Amino acid sequence: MAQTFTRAEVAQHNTEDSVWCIIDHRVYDLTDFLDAHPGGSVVLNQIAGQDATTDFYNLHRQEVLDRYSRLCIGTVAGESPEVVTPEPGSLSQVPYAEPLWLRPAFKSPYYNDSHRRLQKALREFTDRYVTPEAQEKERDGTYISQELIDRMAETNILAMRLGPGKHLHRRKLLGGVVEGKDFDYLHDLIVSQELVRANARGFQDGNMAGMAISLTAVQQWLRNEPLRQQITDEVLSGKKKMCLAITEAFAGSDVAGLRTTAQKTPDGKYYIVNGTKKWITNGMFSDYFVTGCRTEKGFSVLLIPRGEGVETKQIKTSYSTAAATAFVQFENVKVPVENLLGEEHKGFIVIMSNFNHERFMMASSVIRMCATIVEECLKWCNQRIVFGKKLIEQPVMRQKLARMISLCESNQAWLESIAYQMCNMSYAEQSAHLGGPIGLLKSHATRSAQEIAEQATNIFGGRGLTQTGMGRVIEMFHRTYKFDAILGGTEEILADLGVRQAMKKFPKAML
Ligand code: HEM
Repeated sequence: MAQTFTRAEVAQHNTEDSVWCIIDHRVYDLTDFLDAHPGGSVVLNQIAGQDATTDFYNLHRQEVLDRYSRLCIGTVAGESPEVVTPEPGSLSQVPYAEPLWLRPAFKSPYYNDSHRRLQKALREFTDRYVTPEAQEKERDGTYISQELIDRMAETNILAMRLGPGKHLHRRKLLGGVVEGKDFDYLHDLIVSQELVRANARGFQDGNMAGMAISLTAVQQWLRNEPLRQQITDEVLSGKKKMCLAITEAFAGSDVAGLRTTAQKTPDGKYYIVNGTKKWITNGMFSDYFVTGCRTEKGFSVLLIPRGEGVETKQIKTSYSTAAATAFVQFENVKVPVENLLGEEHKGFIVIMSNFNHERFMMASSVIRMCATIVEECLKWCNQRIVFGKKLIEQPVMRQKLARMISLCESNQAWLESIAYQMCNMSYAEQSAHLGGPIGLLKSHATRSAQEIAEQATNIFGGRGLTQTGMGRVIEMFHRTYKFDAILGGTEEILADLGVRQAMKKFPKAML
C-alpha cells in the first residue's frame, strides 16, 4: 500500500491483460477481479486506466472497498484519500444520523457521563461483534451463535436487556462503564438504540428478544425463590434460552380466546398442558417457554421447560428465520405447580406487567432504525448522480428528507422525555401514568416508520427493492417495519389504549 503511481502510469493499464483504476486517490488492480465482479467485467474494462471515483460511488457503498482492500496496490503520487472509513465505535459524521445528544455542538438535560460511556462501549461492541454476525445470519437464516451469546453474557449485555433492576446490582456492565445500581431507563434506551444498528431486523429479534420479554416475568412473578434464581442464572449466563409463548392461531392479543389448557393432576402437584402457540420469537432454540394457558377458572402463566411433549417447528415470516420464530405444540406436557407465575387464574396481570417496558424497547429501536434510514438516504442523495447532478440538488428530494428528519427528531425527543419520566417514577407510577403515552409513542413511531420506509424506497428506486448492494438497508426496513407495528400491540390497539387511559383521568365536572 505504500507504493505510489503517477496518473500517467495508471493510464497505461487499460487493456484486458492489465486493468487498473483509481478510486478516491487509491490505485486498484482489477485484472484478476474481472470475472468475479458482481457488476460484470465489461464495466471494469470500460474504466480501465481511468479515475473511476464518481462511477464507483454512484453504485457502491464504501464498505465494498473495505471488503476488497486486497485489490488496492497503492496511492496516486502526491494525493491523499479523502473518504474516511469509520473505526468500530465511531459516531457518524452525517448530519441527523445520530440522536441530538451525541452531536458535538448540542447539549442534553438527560444524559450524564455514564450514559456516554455506555453508548461508546456498546457502539464498539455492536460494530465489532454484533453487526458482522447479524448480517451473515440475516442472509442465511441460521440462529445466533453461542459465541456471541457468551460474549453478551460475560459483558452483561444480556442482563441489561431486562432494563433497570436488582438483577444488575453487583454486576460489571461492559467492563464497568456503568455501575449496575445506576443503570436507568436512559441506559436502557441506549442499549436498544445501539444494538439495532446491526441493521438486520430478523436477527435483532433472534438476538434474545424472547428472553428480554419473558425473563422479566419470571423475575417478577415466579414465587419459588431457588427456582427463580436458578432460571435467572442459567439464562443470564447464556447457558439456557427463553421465550414468551402467548399468541395462538386462535387468538392474538385476545387472551380470552386462547385454547391451550393447563389441567391440574388430581394430586395437585402438576399441570398437564395441551395446545399450540404461534409466532413465538426464539421458540426454535428456547429451553424455557413462559406460556399463557387456560386454567379451570381463568388464565394462568406457566414456565414450561423444553422436554417430553414439547415440539417446535420453524415459521417463515417476512423477516429472516434468524429470529427463530416457531409454532409450538404442547402435548400432555407435565409441568410442576411450582412453575406457576403469579396466581392461578390471574395470569393476565403477569402478561400485562411487562408491556410498558417491551413497548418502550420497541419504540427505542424503531426510532433509531428510522434515523439510520435517514442517514442512508442522505448519503445516497449526496453521492448519486442523476440527470447530471446530485440527487440532493433536486428540491423534491430535499422535501422528502425534511419530512423524514422531522419525524425522527420529534420521535427521539418524545422518547427521551418518556425515558426521563420512567427514571423518575416507581414501577406503580409508571403503570398508572405511562401505559397510554408509551402506547401512543410506539404507535406514532411505527406510523412514522411506515412513511419513512416508503419515502426512502422511492428515493432509492430499484435499489430500495434489492437485498444486496446500496439499498439493502432500505429494502430490509421496508420489508420489516411492520414487525414493530404489530408485535407488542398493534398500532390501532396502542393508539386506542392511549386515548382510553387518558379518558379514565378525565375530570368529572362538566366542562
Ligand atoms: C475496487 C473496485 C470495485 C469493487 C471491489 C466492486 C465490487 C462490487 C460489488 C461487491 C458489487 C455488488 C453490489 C454491492 O455489494 O454493492 C458490485 C456491483 C456493481 N459494480 Fe462494482 N466494484 C468495483 C468497481 C466498479 C466500477 C469502477 C464500476 C463502474 C464503472 C462498477 C460497476 C458495478 C455495477 C454496474 C454493479 C452492479 C450494481 C447494481 O446492480 O446496482 N464497479 N461491484
